[in-house]
Amino acid sequence: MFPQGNQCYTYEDCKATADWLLTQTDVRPSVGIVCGSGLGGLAEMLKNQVAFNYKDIPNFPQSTVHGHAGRLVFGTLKGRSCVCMQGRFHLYEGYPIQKITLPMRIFKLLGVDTVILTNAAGGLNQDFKVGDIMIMKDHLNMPGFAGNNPLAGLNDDRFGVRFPCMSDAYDRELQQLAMDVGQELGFGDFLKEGVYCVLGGPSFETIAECRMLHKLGADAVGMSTVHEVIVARHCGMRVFALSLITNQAVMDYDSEEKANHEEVLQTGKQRAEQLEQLIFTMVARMEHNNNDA
Ligand SMILES: O=P(O)(O)O[C@H]1O[C@H](CO)[C@@H](O)[C@H]1O
Ligand code: HPA
Repeated sequence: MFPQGNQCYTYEDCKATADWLLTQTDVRPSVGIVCGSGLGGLAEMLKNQVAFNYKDIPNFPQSTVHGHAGRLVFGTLKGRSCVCMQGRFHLYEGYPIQKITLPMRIFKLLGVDTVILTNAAGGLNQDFKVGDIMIMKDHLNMPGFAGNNPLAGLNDDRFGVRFPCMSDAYDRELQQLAMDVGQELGFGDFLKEGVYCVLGGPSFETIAECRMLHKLGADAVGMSTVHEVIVARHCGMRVFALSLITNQAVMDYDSEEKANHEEVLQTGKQRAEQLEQLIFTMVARMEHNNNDA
């Protein structure tokens, strides 16, 4: 049903997958959550779970990265219906960019109005420490500069406009809510805000690249999230995103540090509980959106 290669999946293709899911569960989610590397425990917060392995969902891609379980979990969080991706897709897995962002359009067609994305990221900002949680206020889309944008190709107006605005990509009210909730929970010491830069990966950055990204205004670097944000905003969903700073990006030729995925997963484990608490409390307090931004 879905064309392969660098083509957009049609509205009808996305609807077929959404409709299949809607026949399998009574949950009608208004909040969609994406778990970053090592942060899949977020999905375990959901009550009354109905879960699907990605391999059983028609046309869904498969997770290939350690720390991304590959399950779509429906359930409720503080009485609010949610759907949670326990594992996301990345460019470096070899999928076309339209395929890694397909779940955002399926979220939209399931009725989701607010998307919460999480990721593991390397800290470029010298004031950040490993274990800090960074509220994303903006992004730098490096693959996009090279023409690799998930919205490239024919535009279907049923999803959104040809030229969507991105200066308001990250919902300011939700950022404020996160700050307020974080302060209340006593997370003030490790709750930060900043700009996330996406690269293609899978190789980690060189020292020169980290220095350049920092000079360009990035506070954290990773290999995900931004493509999903673009597609989610295109179809009018409200977006909130968090980076867990799992490692310090290496900026100094004298440093003995080496970025590695094991450290990323380890830091995820250590901070998982607070991250879950933050999101759990935010969801409980969120106002509904009209799924029509
Ligand atoms: O962005 P998430 O999915 O959290 O994963 C991050 O962790 C992996 C590197 O350790 C990369 O995939 C990077 O993007
Ligand atoms: O240092 C990093 N660079 C890119 N992606 C990452 N994901 C976690 N840490 C990093």
